[in-house]
Amino acid sequence: MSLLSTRGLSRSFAGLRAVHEVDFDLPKGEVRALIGPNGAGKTTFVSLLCGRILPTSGQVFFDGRDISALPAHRRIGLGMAYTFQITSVFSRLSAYENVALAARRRVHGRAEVDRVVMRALEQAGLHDRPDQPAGDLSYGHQRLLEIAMGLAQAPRLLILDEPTQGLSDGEVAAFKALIRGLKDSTTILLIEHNMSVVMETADRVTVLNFGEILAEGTPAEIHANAQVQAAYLGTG
Ligand SMILES: Nc1ncnc2c1ncn2[C@@H]1O[C@H](COP(=O)(O)OP(=O)(O)OP(=O)(O)O)[C@@H](O)[C@H]1O
Repeated sequence: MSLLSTRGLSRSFAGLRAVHEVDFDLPKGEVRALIGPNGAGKTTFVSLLCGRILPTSGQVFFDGRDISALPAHRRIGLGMAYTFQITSVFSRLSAYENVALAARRRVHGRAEVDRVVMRALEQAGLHDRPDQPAGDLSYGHQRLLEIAMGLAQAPRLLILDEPTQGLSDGEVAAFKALIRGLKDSTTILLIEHNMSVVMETADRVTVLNFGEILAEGTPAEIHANAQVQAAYLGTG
């Protein structure tokens, strides 16, 4: 069964169809990459999923429930976690405290919070620097810290918007390993421009173009798809 679905999901900005009539299904346990040329509507689409913006028309379903009208914090409460392109860590707080803020939304008591925080830091590869102020971490490590903050919420769905943008090669490798390690426990929707990340982590790929789904398939199928290649080259 799908953990997340949309039906006829649309959002316009002053007549521009940023997302248009999208029917989307993400089965439980899948890692799905969402790709598409600049301006294709990817960020708008995930903003609609998260409730950061409301649709012009259409519905979003989470675990079979229509959540189209739920505010963002209620969706988080149902088990959706997301990180966006802009880092949102508190730079003066330690890595540990940033993750603890997220963990305390779900668990209580010092020992339990500590267990959840250390596990999330470990998964993100940051367990050797819990006391470092987040603002002193490299940009790549701040992005990984945000993912740790998402993981501390034990999300049923983790949405990551361009998580590897600005990361070094070594950090991208760490990110790929992180996603592979999460595969059995979390459903993941990943907006990603780095094709090696898509090819190595995604079970399936959805391609958006001009706000509509252009293609869906395995990474190999998408890689070989002539329409997708044309969309990226702008010759379609
Ligand atoms: N708040 C807004 N007001 C007006 N237009 C918007 C707004 N948000 C997005 N758009 C427009 O909607 C279209 C889709 O934008 P969106 O950011 O969702 O694309 P994207 O696929 O995430 O692009 P990128 O890969 O560059 O991040 C673009 O034409 C964009 O200019």
